[in-house]
Amino acid sequence: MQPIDLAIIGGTGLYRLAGLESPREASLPTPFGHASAPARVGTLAGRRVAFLARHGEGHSVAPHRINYRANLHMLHALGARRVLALNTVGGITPRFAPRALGVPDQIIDYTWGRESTFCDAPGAAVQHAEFAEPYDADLRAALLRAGSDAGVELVEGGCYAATQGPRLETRAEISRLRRDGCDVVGMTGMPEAALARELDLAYACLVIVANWAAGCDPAGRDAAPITMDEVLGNVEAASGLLPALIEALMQQ
Ligand SMILES: CSC[C@H]1O[C@H](OP(=O)(O)O)[C@H](O)[C@@H]1O
Ligand code: HPA
Repeated sequence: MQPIDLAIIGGTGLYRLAGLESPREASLPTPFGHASAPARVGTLAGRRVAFLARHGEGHSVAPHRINYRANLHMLHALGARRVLALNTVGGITPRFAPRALGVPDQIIDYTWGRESTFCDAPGAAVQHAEFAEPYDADLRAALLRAGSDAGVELVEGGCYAATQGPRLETRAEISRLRRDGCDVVGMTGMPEAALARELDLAYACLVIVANWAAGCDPAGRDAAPITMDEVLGNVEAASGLLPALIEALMQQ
């Protein structure tokens, strides 16, 4: 198996990777079932890169139904050892305004009932993965360097709140997340990050802010409700910067 230099997991609004040359479909069965989609493996800046659409290529899988174990197991089996997760989020604190890109360094997990460990596999040893720093320090640093090399502004640090979804949050829920110290909110950051750690994958997250989380818009109670048009429009606008950023990452 030829190694993969980087696997990228795309989220809402990101179902293909711009700039990936000669992509070929690659799919493997896993002991945990099927991944959301086949991976697309190609080259980018001369390096081997795989791309996987977390929700499926037609966004048919809701966040609480994603088979996170199969997605990560398949990428690992295909030869990936580094994973960059792209996560669309709502911004809670002022640094994370719509269209900002950021590299968080912490997570709080509010999800429930998801398959969140590989230890449940028959015969698997119990593992207590070390997770004080949930993201890989080297991959985060490389991403931040890529941002400065490519002239792409990245918000450094911050805490990602992983909520259950698929509904959006109430204002009271977001106030609680803010009090807990969260900066952005999404529905897919966990158990993905913890499963990656169990597989010893170097995993980091790039957030794309799509909207102000409920009640965080400076327009206050006059703010318009969050719509998918707003979310997808902001993801499309912000993701115009991704090809340059990822190319700079692959050139390191
Ligand atoms: C209002 S869109 C919510 C949807 O978008 C995010 O997906 P992803 O993290 O895969 O980019 C969020 O987690 C929800 O799944
Ligand atoms: O406001 C949000 N909340 C949760 N997940 C999200 N993904 C994009 N925006 C949001």
